[in-house]
Amino acid sequence: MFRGGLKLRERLVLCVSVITVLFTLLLVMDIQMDLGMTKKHLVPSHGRVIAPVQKEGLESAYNSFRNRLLQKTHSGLSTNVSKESLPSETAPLDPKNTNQINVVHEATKEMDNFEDLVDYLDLESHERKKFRVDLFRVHPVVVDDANEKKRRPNPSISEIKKINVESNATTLEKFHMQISKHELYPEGSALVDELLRLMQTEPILHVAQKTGGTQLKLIIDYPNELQALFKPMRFPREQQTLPNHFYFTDYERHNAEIAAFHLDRLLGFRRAMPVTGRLLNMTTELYQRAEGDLLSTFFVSPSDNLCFHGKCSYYCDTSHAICGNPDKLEGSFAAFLPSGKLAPTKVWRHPWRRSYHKRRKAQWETDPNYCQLVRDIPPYDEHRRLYDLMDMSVFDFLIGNMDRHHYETFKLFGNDTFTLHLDHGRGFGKPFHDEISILAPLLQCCLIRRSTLETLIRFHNGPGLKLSEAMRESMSRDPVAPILWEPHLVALDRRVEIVLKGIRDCLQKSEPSEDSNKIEDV
Ligand SMILES: Nc1ncnc2c1ncn2[C@@H]1O[C@H](COP(=O)(O)OP(=O)(O)OP(=O)(O)O)[C@@H](O)[C@H]1O
Ligand SMILES: [Mn+2]
Repeated sequence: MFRGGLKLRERLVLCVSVITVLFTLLLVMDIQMDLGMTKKHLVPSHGRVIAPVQKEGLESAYNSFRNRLLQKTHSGLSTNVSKESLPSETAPLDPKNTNQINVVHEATKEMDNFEDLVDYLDLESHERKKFRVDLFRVHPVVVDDANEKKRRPNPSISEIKKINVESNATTLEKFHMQISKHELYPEGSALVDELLRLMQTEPILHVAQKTGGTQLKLIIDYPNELQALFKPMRFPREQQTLPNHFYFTDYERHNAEIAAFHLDRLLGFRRAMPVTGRLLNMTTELYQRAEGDLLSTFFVSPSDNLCFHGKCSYYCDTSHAICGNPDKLEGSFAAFLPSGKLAPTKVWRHPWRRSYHKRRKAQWETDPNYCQLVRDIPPYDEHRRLYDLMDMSVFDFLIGNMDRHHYETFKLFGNDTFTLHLDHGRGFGKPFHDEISILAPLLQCCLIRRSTLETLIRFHNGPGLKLSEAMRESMSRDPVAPILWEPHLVALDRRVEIVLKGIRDCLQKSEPSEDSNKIEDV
């Protein structure tokens, strides 16, 4: 009885084991040979869908890119960016719709390495064109600027003006003379470091108010004709844009000017003048160096601190005074642009300018084909200008600057020249809100420079530091570091990802056009 029972149980166990082994074998065979018995649920959700037949050679890179891109087609974020945030696709932007952003944050939790974009950049230009033709896109999304960069002549101000730069020229003079047609300074410029050092340490000889613009700015004179544009600190770093302030009534933040210079340099644009922070002594470095109109606005506050308010159209009154703490004042110092005599600038109205009216909307906010219009108008119809506006849109989106009403270029370089990045005092105001409408130029035109896209991918994927880390490191050398409140640094990384998702979205869609037979070369 006892023995027989045991045997029966052994037999049962043996049977179950054999069945299990057989079933496992069957499963393994199914997965290996793709017999289709297991259906989708056995494929891990993050696993790649590999195309059944892949041609070798040239075609395989193309197929690999296509597969990856198409895999992303139904990603929540991608659809979200295109359907709700892109004016070119459907509804106009709704600044009140914070849902757009929330969904973005939800969907970004899983690490996305943008392998589809990386694959796309690896394609040969004819493969990229083929993909574009398949999608009925007339214009390329990614413009290859590498060859153009190598070929283009890049004369400096001194070359154009035929000025011989003497060895005893001042640092700012030398800097002005080397400004070139395509950038303010070359990568790794020692002159930039020297300018920053001088603005931080040289004695202040004279202080005057700068006219023009809406908020208080001072012109600082140092020895050797060095000049800087000073914006005072008004608030602690953590102060956010007041919810009822329009972008055009928002206070300027001195630290935003400093951070914007570092970001512009890290992104490889080099279109912003060098800016540093510095602590000033209110009495000896401001009050004793001021004259006339500015001097008459100095007063002593009830808590015995020296204050001033200057004269300007916004926030230049006793209730918005700038006071020492107790006698120290922090501010940003931007190296002065060349004089109007040496290199006058031309001021351009930004095509994606906001309405600057409490109720009115700008044309780009309601016209889904606005970019097609801009593309045909000089100077946006040739050379680098439209690409520069795309870079500016990325730059402003990263810093949250909605105040780009105009921009400037140096007249002596003509139209095929870089756009200056000036006036970033209204950036870095809302670290917990990503203002997608700032990306409207990029999302409506579906256009980005290859070099900019590669830089963003590098800051997102590595190798090297994340954008927030690179910014933290770059700004750590500033005398008034830390420059940014941590949530702003977190926002930078989050926004890089949003730009990349926007580009992915662009690569997947066709383009509204009257003449879809005309396909531009990359
Ligand atoms: N580094 C600089 N050196 C010399 N001039 C400068 C510099 N930066 C800006 N400016 C000039 O100063 C003027 C006003 O600067 P900015 O735009 O920063 O002031 P603003 O008060 O913010 O102006 P607005 O309120 O009109 O936006 C601009 O026309 C610009 O040409
Ligand atoms: Mn401004």
